[in-house]
Amino acid sequence: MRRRCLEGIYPHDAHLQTGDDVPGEFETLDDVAALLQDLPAPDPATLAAAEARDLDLTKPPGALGRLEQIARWYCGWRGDPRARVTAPQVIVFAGNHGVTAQGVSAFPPEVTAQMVANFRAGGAAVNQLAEQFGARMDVHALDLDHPTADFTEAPAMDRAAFLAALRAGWDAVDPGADLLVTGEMGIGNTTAASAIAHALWGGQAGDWTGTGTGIDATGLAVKARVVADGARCHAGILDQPLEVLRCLGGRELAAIAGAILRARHLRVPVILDGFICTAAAACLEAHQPGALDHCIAGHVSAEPGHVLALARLDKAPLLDLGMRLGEGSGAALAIPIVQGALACHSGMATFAEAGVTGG
Ligand SMILES: O=C(O)c1ccc[n+]([C@@H]2O[C@H](COP(=O)([O-])O)[C@@H](O)[C@H]2O)c1
Ligand SMILES: Cc1cc2nc[nH]c2cc1C
Repeated sequence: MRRRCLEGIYPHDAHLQTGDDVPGEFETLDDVAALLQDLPAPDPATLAAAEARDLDLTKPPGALGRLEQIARWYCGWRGDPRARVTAPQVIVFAGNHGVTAQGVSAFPPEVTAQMVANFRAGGAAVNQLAEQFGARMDVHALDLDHPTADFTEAPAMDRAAFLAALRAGWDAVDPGADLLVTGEMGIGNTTAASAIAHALWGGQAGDWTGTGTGIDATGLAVKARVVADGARCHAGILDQPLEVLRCLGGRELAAIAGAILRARHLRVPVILDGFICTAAAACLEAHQPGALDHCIAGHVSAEPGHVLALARLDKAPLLDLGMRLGEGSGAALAIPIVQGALACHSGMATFAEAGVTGG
């Protein structure tokens, strides 16, 4: 499978990969399913070496708490028992949503393109965080002039659009990155995320529906009805997670899934962001259990469905700061936590090296 040029589909993309030697390229949705069935695992020898090293470091065993598990997990994926994070990448994918016609957001859809301009000019929150933590940041606007279809009436994306968005995400990952943050921007996309969560995990539509950018109580009731309508309209595919992503998601959510899958094949660990990012990622896990083993939850957002989604995925968030911004901001804030975990694990002296008596 060789890559196709997507420049004609996403003319604003400036960071497409151009190499022909990328492993596991895909052309069809069957190829995507095959890539999901053939996932690399962490290296067991490296995991064992990292664990042995951790037990030898100048600290009481377990004293660095979760940092120790993060370091071992990261080393296992990188195949290096003394790995460090030196090349993090933040990618923001943007898409527009037909479902905004139903009045489900506090902001108008033109804000998506305006915020893309803001990301490109360096003025958004995530720009500051990426710069602060030494991350490369890329922005991919996905066909903003063609919003997805209103998912209460039709599949959000046809198969070609879905595949193109998955590919955009796949192609956006820098093979030289050693940690990935996938962020998004899309007015209306908390409604898409709620619809996906409701489809994957059931319950009442209202359980998964929150105020997003800040809609009022009347808007929230409309939004819950829209989420329920989405499940009714697509009742025939709710047990097919990739179809759930296509029919209820959006281009930026599909791109996030494509990027997370690519990162897995490159053995690049991923920090998940908020509710939208998690809903997109959850479609991979629902299709293939274990597909998110290379992912860690950067934070739990204030959107009420997020804490429920992370519990379903058995992922404990690193941060809980009441954020609900998206654009990768919560995950970007977790970059220095992962960097700190690896700095300790890979830089500390052992008891023997430091001449410290063990317990
Ligand atoms: O990441 C989150 O959990 C999150 C929660 C609420 C809102 N957002 C952001 O707000 C936008 C979607 O909100 P809305 O109300 O238009 O659906 C979108 O650009 C997201 O990045 C993000
Ligand atoms: C201004 C604004 C910035 C955002 N960043 C991510 N989602 C957003 C939504 C709005 C409305």
